[in-house]
Amino acid sequence: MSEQVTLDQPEDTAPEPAKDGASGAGAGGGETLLEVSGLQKYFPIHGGFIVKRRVGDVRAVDGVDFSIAAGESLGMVGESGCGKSTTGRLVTRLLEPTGGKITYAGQDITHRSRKELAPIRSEIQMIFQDPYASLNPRQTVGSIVSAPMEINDINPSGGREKRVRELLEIVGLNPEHYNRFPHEFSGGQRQRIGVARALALDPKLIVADEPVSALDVSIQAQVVNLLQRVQKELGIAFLFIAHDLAIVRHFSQRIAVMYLGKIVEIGDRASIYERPRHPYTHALLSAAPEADPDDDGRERIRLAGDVPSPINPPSGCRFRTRCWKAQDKCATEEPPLVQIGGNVAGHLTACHFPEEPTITARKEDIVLDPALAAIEEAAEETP
Ligand SMILES: Nc1ncnc2c1ncn2[C@@H]1O[C@H](COP(=O)(O)OP(=O)(O)OP(=O)(O)O)[C@@H](O)[C@H]1O
Repeated sequence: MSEQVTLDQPEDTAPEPAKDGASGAGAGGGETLLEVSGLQKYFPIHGGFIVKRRVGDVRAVDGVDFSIAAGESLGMVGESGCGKSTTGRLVTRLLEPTGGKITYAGQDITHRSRKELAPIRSEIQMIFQDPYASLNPRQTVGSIVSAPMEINDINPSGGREKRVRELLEIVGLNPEHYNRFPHEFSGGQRQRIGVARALALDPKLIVADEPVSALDVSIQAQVVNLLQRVQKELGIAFLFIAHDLAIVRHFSQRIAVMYLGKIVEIGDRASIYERPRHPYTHALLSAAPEADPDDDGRERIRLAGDVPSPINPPSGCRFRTRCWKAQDKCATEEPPLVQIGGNVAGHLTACHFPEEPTITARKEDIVLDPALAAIEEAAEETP
């Protein structure tokens, strides 16, 4: 999808990764802005016709630890349904956590009420995936972008309209389009309106949930470059959620890889892309468009089969049912997310049998799904 995307070269001007992973997930070198520990979100499942009772839970997020330094961008990747969006919504407190702790700028905000959150509401903003659904079609761009100022009763010097015009200019839109409606803009322009709205209150942290995946490939790079500029020039920290590793690579100083409600690997960009240790990270990287086995000799791993149900996740390591390295221990002992031998400080991996820290080729393809392997074998045998 993203092979046509050309992005500005990533500059390493942002905070360096931490030299220790003491917090359990590695932190950016700067002052910690957001700290998440043991975060859980279980969605109850109710059954029964007459008397509704709780029959189980969707364990969307199941014990997640990470932190984000001021001005740093943490990328969060993983297949659909692994809990990325839920994590983003927990951080912005659009959802109430089931367990764990969220600390923002030194304050515990885990269970704060709407009213109690008011003082920091403006500092944490969200950019949504769908620029069509997230903008009210009946409002002008001016009222959409100024709404956060109105809701929070903020009156910038020079007035709200002047500020909105400035914001439109920052995101690359014509300030004269203040009175236009969303349908008069293209998808990329609408996402720029979403970015302008998120910037209206001078946020310190933006959670961007798949901000470009609904856009045309040709437009994706422009919006990513805009976000990158915003992050660098305005010093805003980002939790950048995407399934596309190529996009995250250019945007994030650190990357967290999620699988079935858990972080399985986290580290600085170079560690994750050049020295990944978790088999799942290897699989995701090999599936990325950049990983052309003919070009760079990378292994090709077909991550076949679906992610198991988060209602009843596999025991021990959750990836074991799709992992080519799984052994008995993986079913009985959950591997902790720690700095394993060979990893640099801050690069943490949750695996009993990690891969070599390399992305060079294996001798043969790995097929993760035994059923698929059997089908392929049968096909080969059939003349
Ligand atoms: N309100 C809800 N009620 C019940 N289950 C939910 C709810 N929201 C999310 N889930 C479930 O939680 C799990 C994680 O969903 P989530 O949207 O966080 O994943 P994701 O990694 O962001 O995937 P995607 O990229 O498809 O959005 C999924 O199994 C999803 O079906």
